[in-house]
Amino acid sequence: MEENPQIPEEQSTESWPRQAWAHLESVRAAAPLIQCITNFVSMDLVANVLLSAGASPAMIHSVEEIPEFTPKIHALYINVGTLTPDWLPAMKMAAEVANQCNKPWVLDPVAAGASSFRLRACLDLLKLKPTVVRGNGSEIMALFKGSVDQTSKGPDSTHDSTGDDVIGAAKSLSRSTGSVVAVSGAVDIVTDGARVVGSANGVPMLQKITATGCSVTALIAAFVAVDPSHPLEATATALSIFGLAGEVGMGRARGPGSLRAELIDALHGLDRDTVHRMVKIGNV
Ligand SMILES: Nc1ncnc2c1ncn2[C@@H]1O[C@H](COP(=O)(O)OP(=O)(O)O)[C@@H](O)[C@H]1O
Ligand SMILES: Cc1ncsc1CCOP(=O)(O)O
Ligand SMILES: [Mg+2]
Repeated sequence: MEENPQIPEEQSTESWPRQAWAHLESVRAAAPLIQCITNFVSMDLVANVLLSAGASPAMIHSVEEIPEFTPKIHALYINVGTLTPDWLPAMKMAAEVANQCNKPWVLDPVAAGASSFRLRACLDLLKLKPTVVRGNGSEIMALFKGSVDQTSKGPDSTHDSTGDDVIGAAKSLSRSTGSVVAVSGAVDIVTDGARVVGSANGVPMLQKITATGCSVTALIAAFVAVDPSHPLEATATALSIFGLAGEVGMGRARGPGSLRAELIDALHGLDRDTVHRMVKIGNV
């Protein structure tokens, strides 16, 4: 893949299903290299989701390797799911190197409101200007409020992504950080502080597979890698394509275990006709 693969400017005005297909095709054609500094629970699913979408994942997180490796990547993915103090310097170093090299980077603030250590770490990472932040409703609310969530259920959400409070928090967080902010849920919300779009693809059983949230954030990184000048569009189409793979996979699954495998197969096999017919993205 060349240094900075870009979707041609004119595609940004195409309809959402066409943009979704263009992004997926670009990922398949370009195989962007995605550096993932992610939690232990998610490493396997994140790598397999990226591979089935056509990207190349690399779980490389040591401070000894980042100065040499991060300049070669096409996007960086940072996820704080199993954070300990020894991981934070690598996350910050990788984000700084990505910024210096003009590479997009994406943050997943897993369970941001669960503890003050985790919240502080996420707020510090936000200062390093991620291109996109994707969390569930509770995670985005915790970042917006900047306070620990006394009712936190850890990585799971207790907030609806489409509540006025959550959409307002996402817009405000986007304006204060300069990052595109995405909130996953029954309808995924994506905002750049001015525009708000929603993706209605997905099935509720995705919540019953650990690391589907982590994986869709990694997919956002792959989509942003091939269209770095349109992070809102790339984020919305990544969320929709992942949800659509869940819908197709659900047709063949018997429960969360088989959905996990069917999701990977469906993402790998998605064709243009299915994407054009079934992508559901619109203004909110
Ligand atoms: N009620 C739902 N209906 C359909 N899809 C959903 C629903 N809730 C979550 N999803 C999808 O599941 C995936 C993971 O989202 P979510 O469970 O919110 O993330 P997290 O694991 O970070 O809490 C996303 O693709 C999202 O669109
Ligand atoms: C269960 C768990 N605990 C710490 S990280 C993690 C995985 C969370 O994955 P997701 O946020 O995608 O559900
Ligand atoms: Mg989850």
